[in-house]
Amino acid sequence: SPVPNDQIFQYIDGHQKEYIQRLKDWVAIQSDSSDPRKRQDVNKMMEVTKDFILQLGGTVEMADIGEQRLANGETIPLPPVILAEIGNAENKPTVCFYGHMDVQPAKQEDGWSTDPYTLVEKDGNLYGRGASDDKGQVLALLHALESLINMNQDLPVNVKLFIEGMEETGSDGLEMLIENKKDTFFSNIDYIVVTDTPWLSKKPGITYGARGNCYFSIEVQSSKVDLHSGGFGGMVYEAMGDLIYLLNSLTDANGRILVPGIYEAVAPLSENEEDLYKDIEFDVDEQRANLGVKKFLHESKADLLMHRCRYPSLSIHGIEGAFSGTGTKTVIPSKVIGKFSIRQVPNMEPSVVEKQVKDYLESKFSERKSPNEMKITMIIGAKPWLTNMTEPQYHAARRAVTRVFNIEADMIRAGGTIPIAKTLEDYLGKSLMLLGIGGPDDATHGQNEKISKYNYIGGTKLYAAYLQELASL
Ligand SMILES: C[C@H](N)C(=O)N[C@@H](Cc1c[nH]cn1)C(=O)O
Ligand SMILES: [Zn+2]
Ligand SMILES: [Zn+2]
Repeated sequence: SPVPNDQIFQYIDGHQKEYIQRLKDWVAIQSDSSDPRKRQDVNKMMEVTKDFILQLGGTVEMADIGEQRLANGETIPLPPVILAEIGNAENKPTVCFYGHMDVQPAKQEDGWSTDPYTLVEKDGNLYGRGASDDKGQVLALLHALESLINMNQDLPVNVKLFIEGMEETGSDGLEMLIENKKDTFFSNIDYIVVTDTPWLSKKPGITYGARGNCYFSIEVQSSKVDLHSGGFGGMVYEAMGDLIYLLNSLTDANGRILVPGIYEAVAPLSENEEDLYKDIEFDVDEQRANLGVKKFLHESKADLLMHRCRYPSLSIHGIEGAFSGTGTKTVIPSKVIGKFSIRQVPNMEPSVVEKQVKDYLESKFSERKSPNEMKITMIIGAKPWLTNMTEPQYHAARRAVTRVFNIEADMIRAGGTIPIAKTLEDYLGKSLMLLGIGGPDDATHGQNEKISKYNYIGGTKLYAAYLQELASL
């Protein structure tokens, strides 16, 4: 019989200090998957996670997923993936949770108020890289499991944990692992839950869709080495000019993507679909003020939310090789690499997007008649995912939200990407849900990432309640 709410919630409240200390220890490990020099830290993070699962009584396999090919042609080992199990009773359903232990890059000089890898508690928030995305969310789940185990000695459902270290760079190697293990580790799974997504407001959100992401680089090279702009400005076709011209031809001033055909596959708005967005808690003016943005690209709440999650968007992320420091360096960079990505939605296909983007940029470049070398690469091609929010586990999650927060959850779609979501659902043929506990203002991927204690501790209760609700479906 389930442990009563008040007992389990009291247990969780009573262990907050310990939960925060563990998050502090985990944030201190610089598991940035995009920096090959930090691969040992990602590996260490996977080991530490494994140790905690073993402590909970789980069994853990550290699955080898091969090597990563770097842009310079070298290869390095990918971090192992955790495939763990806690309980395997025949009379109980099995839920497989997915999360990741890698983080986006962070340096204090990017504008953080404190060291990104030192968890700092301030005004009810816990600041640090990965505090929300995704160490805090995975830890909330593991602490929920711990609380149930310690109160009851037995979990209400069988639990599998599928935790990787390369999500932030597109989940390299994961599809092959699922294919190889679909008749072993990934068999006998009834539900799949991703613990890696934010809510849209203070109100808990249950997520039934996520955008995909096609991530591109454009490399332009004009000379062997960087040049003095006094000595060579006026003599050479500059790589940076070509690149900026190409990047600027990707969207118009209102964010509309100019790549021909890109909107053709976007699923048309279904009848009454717009109504789904009207009741979601999302204060446009408050968001604008919090972000320090003068004006959004769309006026109404429904339009804004739809452009955030059910229409594609294109963002330019940066330029490698460009002068970006303080001061007035007078240089002509020899080689620059622009990075941009297109968040895509059903029914867009990454391979089609890749061709459309390459054809368009190649034609733009040839119009410019530059003699420079130009190369476009699609580095990540992650698919969008959308599911039926009336699947039984969604009911369990809704009931769990009401139990913990005494409120009805918002049913939402994510603007971000879980690269493996669509693959997991397709291979396993089981219902998938994103039950995240991040806050709307957690600044994931940005400066001063944080999770609020309200979300971290409330989220721990939410996972505990969800596990219990799942058992009673
Ligand atoms: C939503 C999740 N926490 C996340 O941040 N995912 C990344 C995955 C990704 C996509 N392209 C590269 N990485 C994201 O949405 O940016
Ligand atoms: Zn994440
Ligand atoms: Zn992320």
